[in-house]
Amino acid sequence: MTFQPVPPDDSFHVFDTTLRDGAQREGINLSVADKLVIARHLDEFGVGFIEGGWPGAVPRDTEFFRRARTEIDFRHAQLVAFGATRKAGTAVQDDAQVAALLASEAPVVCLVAKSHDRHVELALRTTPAENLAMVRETVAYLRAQGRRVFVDCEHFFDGFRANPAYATEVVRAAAGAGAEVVVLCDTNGGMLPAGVHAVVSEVLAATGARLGIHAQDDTGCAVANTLAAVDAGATHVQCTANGYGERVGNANLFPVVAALELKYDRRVLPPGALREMTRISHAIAETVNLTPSTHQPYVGVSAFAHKAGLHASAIKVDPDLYQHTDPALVGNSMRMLVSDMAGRASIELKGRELGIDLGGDRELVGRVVDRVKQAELRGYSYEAADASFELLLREEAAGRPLRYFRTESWRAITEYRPDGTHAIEATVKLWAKGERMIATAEGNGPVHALDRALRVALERTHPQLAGLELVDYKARILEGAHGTQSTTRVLVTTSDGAAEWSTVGVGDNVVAASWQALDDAYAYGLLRAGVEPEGAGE
Ligand SMILES: CC(=O)SCCNC(=O)CCNC(=O)[C@H](O)C(C)(C)COP(=O)(O)OP(=O)(O)OC[C@H]1O[C@@H](n2cnc3c(N)ncnc32)[C@H](O)[C@@H]1OP(=O)(O)O
Ligand SMILES: CC(=O)C(=O)O
Repeated sequence: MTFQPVPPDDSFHVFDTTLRDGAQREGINLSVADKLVIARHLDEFGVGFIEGGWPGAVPRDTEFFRRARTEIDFRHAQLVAFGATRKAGTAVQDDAQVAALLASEAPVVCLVAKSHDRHVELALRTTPAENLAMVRETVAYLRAQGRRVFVDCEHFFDGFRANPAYATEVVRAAAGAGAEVVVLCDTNGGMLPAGVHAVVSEVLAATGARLGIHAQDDTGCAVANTLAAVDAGATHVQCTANGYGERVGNANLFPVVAALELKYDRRVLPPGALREMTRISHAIAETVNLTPSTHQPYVGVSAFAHKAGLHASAIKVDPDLYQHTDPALVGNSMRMLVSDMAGRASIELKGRELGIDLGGDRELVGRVVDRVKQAELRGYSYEAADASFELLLREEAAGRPLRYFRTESWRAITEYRPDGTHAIEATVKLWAKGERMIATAEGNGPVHALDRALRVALERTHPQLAGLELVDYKARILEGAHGTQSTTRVLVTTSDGAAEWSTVGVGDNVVAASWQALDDAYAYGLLRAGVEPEGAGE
């Protein structure tokens, strides 16, 4: 996509620290190439600042800045190098880490500074006065070298509680030396919104400095704390994509910018960028090798998924009745979930989503609702098995069973031998296009063998099935207390290379349940391929 150029409006900063604080999350280990990919996504999204890491401290970050300079043509963002104020008792021009910040050639530097007197004493092992000098001198030096400078006041809120005069003095020292923004950090993440609002208001009134907010999510309030700071006058928000960050994470960039754009009616992104948010969130998740969170506000696949029948009945009249915003505005979409909580409206809307016109037929829709509820009582679950539901719906709409093939029998044999070797084999007998097919195949397990035998049996009459692949398989024991007597639910995901679909089977043994799910998976594959069903009574 192409964005229109951003007007040079510096009045509000969206500052992303995924590549620095996000990378501090347990389980994230970014290569330089990963960082470059993420930086491109963030620039495309239109954040104003991308904190790329700590050059001079982390060799990969030093390398990132070297490569980003030439390999990324930033259209929206300015690159930010993160680092600490000079060491106590060292002249700033002799401090190797400060030199590394300059060597990164990033146009912006974000300095972390101590603002809690106890940290000055215990972590820096220096005096409050020397810490103020470290802040002043480092900011002034970097400004004199032509850098824009932001200062992250670490542990600001805890420091302010312990010694408000000293914490405020650090803000004055930073701003007085030329820091453009002084960022109040809730480093331990223990704050709640009302407290953040009160402190930001007080510091703003006392110093007149331009303030920012950096909130960790240890109370689950990082997004709320960030917005509370904005309410109190902060004009710079530090966030990370998908909320990645040290311990439980940071303020999540996506709900923060969505709130600013959609709820505060404040333009903080280039035109059109918000509609790319879901795609960009998922792309970044893939790059950091974490599954995108299904329940993330705005961008999760469940963010606009509706399950309750009463919700669906109101949504049928107007989606706004059960949605706080239009999902299209953030690049997401509404989905109807079908389950035993569905009512007629859920089924009608799901039909619409699947392109099946139920024509307002109350009786037909009522039959589908009943069938779903009864099946779910027996252990089926359609909310994650859209393809099985679509087959059921089309069958009810057609008023007759829709068969693409008819199974005569199947069996799976697992043979274990005393020498530890084993052989697993399945045989399938079925009818398709009037022909009786018998196929036997081996597999790694009984379901794999059945899947292969079913494909072999069908591939002569239905060569379209050759490209089908079973890509996911989940089995869940329902009512586990009954041990081997319990019911098993199986969900199978199948792909034809262009799309994936999920089907469900339930049985008193796992292989029987798997067979049902496979049977639906192949029937749906044929439906997708445009094959006409053979109809009833073959
Ligand atoms: C809240 C945050 O998330 S801030 C970001 C934190 N990120 C990281 O720590 C990741 C990168 N860190 C590193 O690579 C290393 O920790 C380094 C290179 C920064 C420092 O490594 P080392 O010198 O081996 O020391 P160590 O990791 O134990 O850190 C303690 C040193 O940092 C100094 N320090 C801590 N905070 C600050 C600060 N705000 N300003 C200046 N110095 C600081 C301490 O005084 C101590 O110095 P000393 O060893 O001379 O007494
Ligand atoms: C700077 C930072 O990451 C913090 O204080 O949490």
